[in-house]
Amino acid sequence: MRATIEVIGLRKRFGPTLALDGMSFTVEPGRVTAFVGPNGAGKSTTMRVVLGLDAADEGRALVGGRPYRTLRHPLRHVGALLDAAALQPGRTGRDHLLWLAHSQGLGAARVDQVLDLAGLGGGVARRRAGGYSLGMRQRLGLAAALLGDPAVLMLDEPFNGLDPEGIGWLRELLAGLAAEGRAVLVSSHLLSELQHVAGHLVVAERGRVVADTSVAALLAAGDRVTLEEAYLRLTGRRGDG
Ligand SMILES: Nc1ncnc2c1ncn2[C@@H]1O[C@H](COP(=O)(O)OP(=O)(O)OP(=O)(O)O)[C@@H](O)[C@H]1O
Repeated sequence: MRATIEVIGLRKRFGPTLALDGMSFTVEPGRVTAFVGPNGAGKSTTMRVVLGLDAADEGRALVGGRPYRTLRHPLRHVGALLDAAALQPGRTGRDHLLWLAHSQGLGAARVDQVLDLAGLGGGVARRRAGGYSLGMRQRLGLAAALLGDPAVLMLDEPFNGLDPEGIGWLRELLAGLAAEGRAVLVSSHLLSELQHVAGHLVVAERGRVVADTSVAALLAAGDRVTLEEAYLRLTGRRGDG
């Protein structure tokens, strides 16, 4: 399977709100693609449609060339972090992953591997998830995303709640996953964190893509020294003066 996410002309309406209005872009393997845009731009809705959690009114979303729902063991193809709060509070972190692993035909050894990878080895994973801090929940969500060793990763606000050490760890993890040839889509408002790892930038606004560009090319143009500055100009939130 070629590691890609293809978002093709998605339209999605929630009552009076047009959440997606022709959203189209491709996430290529071997790099981190930052998915940014103001609140309500349609980033989370796009990710939910890719994962089959929301149905689009028009358009298609493909993972490795196939609709998500046709993947037999989806976590082995695409790992996603959408809502780190979506945990059963009474279950331990390790049990949560064991349950997921079982559904995908994976064993306990892989669970312990990803717990270590996510910095949740040892006692933390055997505590009830209801008592986890936001940062711990994010790490557990990342461990879940990595469980099936997927070629495609899709992470919504993965830096949320991480402490400075955790942010550095996640940056390295993302860079390593891209270097292994995976397609990595990361939505975040923390542009300064993305600048260190993103090779490509997709900017969404009002349900559609307004910029789809290499980060190096963007930063090389004019005096745009930071991703945040370039983003603010692209979205017209700051003038050129
Ligand atoms: N289940 C829903 N019911 C009604 N409206 C929704 C629903 N989900 C999303 N929306 C609306 O669709 C639009 C796009 O929302 P979405 O969460 O995709 O944006 P976003 O770019 O992820 O925003 P943020 O950066 O704030 O997370 C918003 O106007 C939002 O209020």
